[in-house]
Amino acid sequence: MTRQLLKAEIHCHIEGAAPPAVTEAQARKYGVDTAAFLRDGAYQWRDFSEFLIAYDAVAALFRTEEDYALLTEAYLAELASINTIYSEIIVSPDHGDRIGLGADAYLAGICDGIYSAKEKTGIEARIIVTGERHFGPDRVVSAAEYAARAKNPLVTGFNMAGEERMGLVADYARAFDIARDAGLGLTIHAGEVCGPFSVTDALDLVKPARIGHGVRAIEDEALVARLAELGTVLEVCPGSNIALGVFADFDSHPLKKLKDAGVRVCINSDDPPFFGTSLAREYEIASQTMGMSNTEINDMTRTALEAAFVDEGTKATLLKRFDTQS
Ligand SMILES: Nc1ncnc2[nH]cnc12
Ligand SMILES: [Zn+2]
Repeated sequence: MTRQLLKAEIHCHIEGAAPPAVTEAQARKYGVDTAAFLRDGAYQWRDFSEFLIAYDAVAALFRTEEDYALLTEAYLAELASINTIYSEIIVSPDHGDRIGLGADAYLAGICDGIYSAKEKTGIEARIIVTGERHFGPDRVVSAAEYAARAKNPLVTGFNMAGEERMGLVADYARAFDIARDAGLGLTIHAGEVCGPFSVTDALDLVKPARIGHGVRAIEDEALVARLAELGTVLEVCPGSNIALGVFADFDSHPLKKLKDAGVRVCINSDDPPFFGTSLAREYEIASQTMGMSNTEINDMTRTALEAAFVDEGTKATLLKRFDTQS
């Protein structure tokens, strides 16, 4: 039973958090036929490539600053209602650009949503700007430059998501250099669709504090030891991994094995309605299906807070609250 536990999440994509009913309402508002990616109240995709296509189609239905403010506030309110005290939202300025809203208005809407949610529920949240790998190295560099010059106090990290099988990490390394120089925290999707080599490449070329997923590192014992030694945090998203077929079932999911091997791991929902999940469900899966104790689960929440891309003062406040109330 994890309902009462304090929670934190550091890996959720904003468009990936859009409930199907909200997306349907957006489609009606803009006169768009959703049959190709949303039917009978569920997102439609069969594999990772189709998932990315559906994701981009959903993103194209959020078209105004207010659309993004409402989406962000609603997601954070849901997190707050299950005792989540901290959230990092992954956002992609490219998606704002692609629908003609523009990156500034896109980001402003998301910030409005964060401020409203904070005022109403107390939840603390920050933004991780992401480049989408399948949009190509130039766009990922542009996303990093955008994040660097935004000088927005809520933008604290940089990520790369999207089609992991496209190109090499080396093609995208410059984007991470730009983000690092701007003082942003670094995380990168790796070891999700591709094998351990992608995690090794990420460690060698990006030197991130955290890795999105990283779970296929389990295929290489020496790499697991390296992650444990480095203290790299893996933002693990079990429900996403099972839905996308990265592992056959929760019994073969390596979350507990990684943790037991000394790798710093935490629990996240990634794109919850796409994968039939929620942060609440991910915590329940760790507890009920994977048999992890509340102490182990609290360890993972504390890891998420320790690894948060947030100023030291806010981090200390969050950790104090967590340690006193958990
Ligand atoms: N699980 C995932 N992997 C890569 N890119 C994504 N964008 C949204 N969700 C993603
Ligand atoms: Zn992700």
